[in-house]
Amino acid sequence: MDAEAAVVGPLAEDLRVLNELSVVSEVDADAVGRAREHLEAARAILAEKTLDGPYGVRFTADGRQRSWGNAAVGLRNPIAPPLEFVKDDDGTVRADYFLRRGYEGPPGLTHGGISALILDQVLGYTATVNGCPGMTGTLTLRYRNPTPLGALHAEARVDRIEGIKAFVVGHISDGETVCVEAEGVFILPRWARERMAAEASAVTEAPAQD
Ligand SMILES: CCCCCCCC(=O)SCCNC(=O)CCNC(=O)[C@H](O)C(C)(C)COP(=O)(O)OP(=O)(O)OC[C@H]1O[C@@H](n2cnc3c(N)ncnc32)[C@H](O)[C@@H]1OP(=O)(O)O
Repeated sequence: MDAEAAVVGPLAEDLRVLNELSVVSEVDADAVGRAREHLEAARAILAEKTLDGPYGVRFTADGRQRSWGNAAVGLRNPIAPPLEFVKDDDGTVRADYFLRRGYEGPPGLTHGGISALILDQVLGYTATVNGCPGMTGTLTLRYRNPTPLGALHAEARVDRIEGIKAFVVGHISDGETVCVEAEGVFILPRWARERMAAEASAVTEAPAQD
């Protein structure tokens, strides 16, 4: 982990714990007030210097991509569980992750929209690392069984690639039972296709160098 990650990663992790405590803490009103005074002090320090817009995608000195603001995988983002992916030799992508009690939807269970967030990211990443990057065109979910909170597993594989479209399938399980199944169509957008075509044509038309 680089030096910046070692600083901001633990901040996001602290905020994940605070998110859960906001839901489950049973301290009295006086204690909540005292906690808020500390949070206000922290807020003031962090707000001293901020970006003007979203975090976006940045790159490390050695060219690796940093999506640290991403709501599913972002190292800096306390909303992200976060997910960390492992890609198998056959292209399958897997992630073991942990959902705290702040991700609750139905009592005691994971919110269905959170499962959608996770599957969108897992399937989209699978399309990208299998050579067909794109934005989610359609994501279809089947909630087969209730999804618990806590330790969960997601995985996905490319079903087929048709030109600019990747058809990806995947699921979330609690380690034993499949809870949510997903199918996604990921499409390289027209603007990206046009930019790539323009760049290819510029290379073709460039005069030969000695
Ligand atoms: C590592 C990264 C992981 C990322 C994971 C997270 C992914 C996300 O959350 S992305 C955010 C959510 N998605 C979006 O915001 C996308 C918004 N939509 C768009 O940008 C566009 O509508 C987009 C890109 C889907 C398609 O636009 P465009 O490229 O102009 O489509 P167009 O040229 O009309 O059609 C191309 C093909 O796709 C098909 N298509 C178009 N839209 C869709 C759709 N929504 N669903 C399925 N197929 C579609 C068309 O039928 C056409 O197929 P064919 O070539 O066989 O005729």
